[in-house]
Amino acid sequence: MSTLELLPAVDVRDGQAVRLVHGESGTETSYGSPLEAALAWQASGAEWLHLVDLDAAFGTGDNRALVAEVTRAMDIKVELSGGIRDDATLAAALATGCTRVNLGTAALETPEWVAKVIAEHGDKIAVGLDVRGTTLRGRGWTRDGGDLYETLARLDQEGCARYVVTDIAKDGTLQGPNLELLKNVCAATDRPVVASGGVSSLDDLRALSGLVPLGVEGAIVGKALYAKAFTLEEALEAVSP
Ligand SMILES: O=C(O)c1ccccc1NCC(=O)[C@H](O)[C@H](O)COP(=O)(O)O
Repeated sequence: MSTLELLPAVDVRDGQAVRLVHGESGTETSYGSPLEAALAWQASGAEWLHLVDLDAAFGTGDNRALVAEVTRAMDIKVELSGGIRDDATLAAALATGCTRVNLGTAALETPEWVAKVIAEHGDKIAVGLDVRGTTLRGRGWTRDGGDLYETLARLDQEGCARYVVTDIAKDGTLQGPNLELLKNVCAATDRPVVASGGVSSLDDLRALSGLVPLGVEGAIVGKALYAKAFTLEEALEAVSP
């Protein structure tokens, strides 16, 4: 059986590594230097880094230079997210040498552009499906953006390689991932799914590992690592077969 990939998260706001609750601006807890956090996850054995420019996602500026610096400093694979919505921001993100980018708002607001870049860049493009219930949210998760399953069917048809699925109600809360949502998404698509939001314990990671045969390929872990609920080494051990 394949091993669940773990993607420790570094979410950047105003130059700092932070975690939010439900992705809401103003709920930040700060954890210091994004580069130090990323290097620490790499030193602990991470194979992936999930790196988010929250200011770009919220439209409150950006941390592009810092995000590029962090990405370039990594020897491991990097998934870049936040505010990648047009040719210029996509080109800048890909120029960092990241392994793939995660598009959110653009998939809801400019579907023709997203279809074009999926055709051009293949599996360098993932789409973030950030939901409350089954309603997608864009613009830093602040605006409704349509039905999850209708959008998923459209993106599947357009050849989207992978989805990053976040239950916003769980994100940053340490309440455990939404396993039902993940199972439902896996039943609706044959593309790999990266689970995001709510991981609180090694048991949560073991439960997500149990969904690998259904199509869950990886899990993003943020708050639990910063809150020291477990170490990354323990997490990697917990998901190894
Ligand atoms: O990814 C985004 O674009 C984004 C936009 C607005 C708010 C939050 C956003 N991402 C948050 C994350 O990707 C988290 O790092 C991830 O869901 C980890 O969650 P948790 O383990 O619950 O801390």
